[in-house]
Amino acid sequence: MTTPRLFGTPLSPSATKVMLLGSGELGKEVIIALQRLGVETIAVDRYPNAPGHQVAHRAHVIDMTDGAALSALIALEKPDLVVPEIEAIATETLLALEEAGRITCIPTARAAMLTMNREGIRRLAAEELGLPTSPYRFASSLEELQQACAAVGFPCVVKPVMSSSGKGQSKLDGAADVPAAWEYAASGSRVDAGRVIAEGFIDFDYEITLLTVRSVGSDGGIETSFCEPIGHKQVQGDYVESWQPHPMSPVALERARDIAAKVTANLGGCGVFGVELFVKGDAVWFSEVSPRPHDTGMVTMATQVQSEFELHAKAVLGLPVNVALRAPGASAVIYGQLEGSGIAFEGVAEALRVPDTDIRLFGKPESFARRRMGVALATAGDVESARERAREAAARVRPLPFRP
Ligand SMILES: Nc1ncnc2c1ncn2[C@@H]1O[C@H](COP(=O)(O)OP(=O)(O)OP(=O)(O)O)[C@@H](O)[C@H]1O
Ligand SMILES: NCC(=O)N[C@@H]1O[C@H](COP(=O)([O-])[O-])[C@@H](O)[C@H]1O
Ligand SMILES: [Mg+2]
Repeated sequence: MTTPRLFGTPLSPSATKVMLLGSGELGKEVIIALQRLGVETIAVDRYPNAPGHQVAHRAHVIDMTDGAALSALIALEKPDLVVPEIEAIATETLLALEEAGRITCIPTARAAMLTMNREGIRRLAAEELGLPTSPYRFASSLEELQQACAAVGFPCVVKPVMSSSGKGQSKLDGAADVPAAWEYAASGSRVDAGRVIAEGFIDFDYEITLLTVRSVGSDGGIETSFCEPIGHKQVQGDYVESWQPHPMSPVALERARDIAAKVTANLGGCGVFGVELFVKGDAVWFSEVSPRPHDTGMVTMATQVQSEFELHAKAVLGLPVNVALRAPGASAVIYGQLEGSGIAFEGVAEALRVPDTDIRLFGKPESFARRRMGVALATAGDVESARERAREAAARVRPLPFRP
């Protein structure tokens, strides 16, 4: 892996250039962190005026699943680093460009490729690395899905192999639910509508994201650091609240770190990884991993000395990182709640009157009921109080149609 040693001046021949593939709320914050280090930033997304487009030096709109379009844009911009921010990218193109020595992909093109498809990362984790996971089967037709669900048992969870934020995901209580789950998965898949995973339902006590950072240490070798565990609540497969730190037994924490260390070491490269784990007592199951900052990790903008976005920016540039917690805190999602473009938000001032809170409005040009449009952040002496504050602040922000 090569990381730029020299830091140049943006918009000049010496610039250190970083291209984000995907420029939603997570990419926007990575871009801001990179800009603070004097990096020239190029934001790419599938639609104009994405959150990251609004803060980068340059913005491009392309179909990132189109390998030829992606390759042409990379040839035009010649970034020092290519940073995938979403899963749905022509990762085989990234792999070919990386193998040809034409790009450095964060953390690696192979990591982007394996995690884009649930089949890639699940087979790696369970079958190659021997990590504990839910029982699972893959299916490419309704008949295969019926067999897959019977094999893993009910209740189970069915998801498209390529989707995120719970899109196309459903929980099944019995064989009668299989046809609807198959239809729903096909509609929610971002890329390949033909393949799904059936996972046995894990009756966990709680679930966490263990943000794991691979960065260059003082001896030039790769160091692995762990943030405090982030607890979260999911509704319909999408995160609605997160908090940090989430208490864990010493045994469960050690197992969680061991799983995270193994999977991130295999994926390689430098940067932040969001390792998703289910925990029951001292038992820990690997669920999935994002080779990039994680939505539940937005809480670190309030809780950590360096947010997950600063950590990612620093780690990918080969700089040292600090994963220390500053204060217990929480995040609560602000959904669009209505359909429309160019919507407005009232109640922001009231929200910020909740003690020790802050707000991010992402600036997404289109709203829909379940689109994440913003997040409320809070700190407090303990996580429970922080959760109450974040929920209250989020509830005070009311999306409404704009009428001039
Ligand atoms: N096998 C399972 N057993 C129990 N709960 C599950 C299982 N799989 C998923 N879930 C629940 O659904 C949530 C979303 O699942 P998953 O992370 O696989 O979806 P996703 O679409 O990749 O979401 P994201 O992109 O936000 O991470 C999990 O965080 C968990 O709450
Ligand atoms: N769980 C993954 C995740 O949260 N990804 C974040 O959501 C954006 C897409 O939002 P959109 O669907 O509203 O365009 C992505 O660009 C990324 O920032
Ligand atoms: Mg997930």
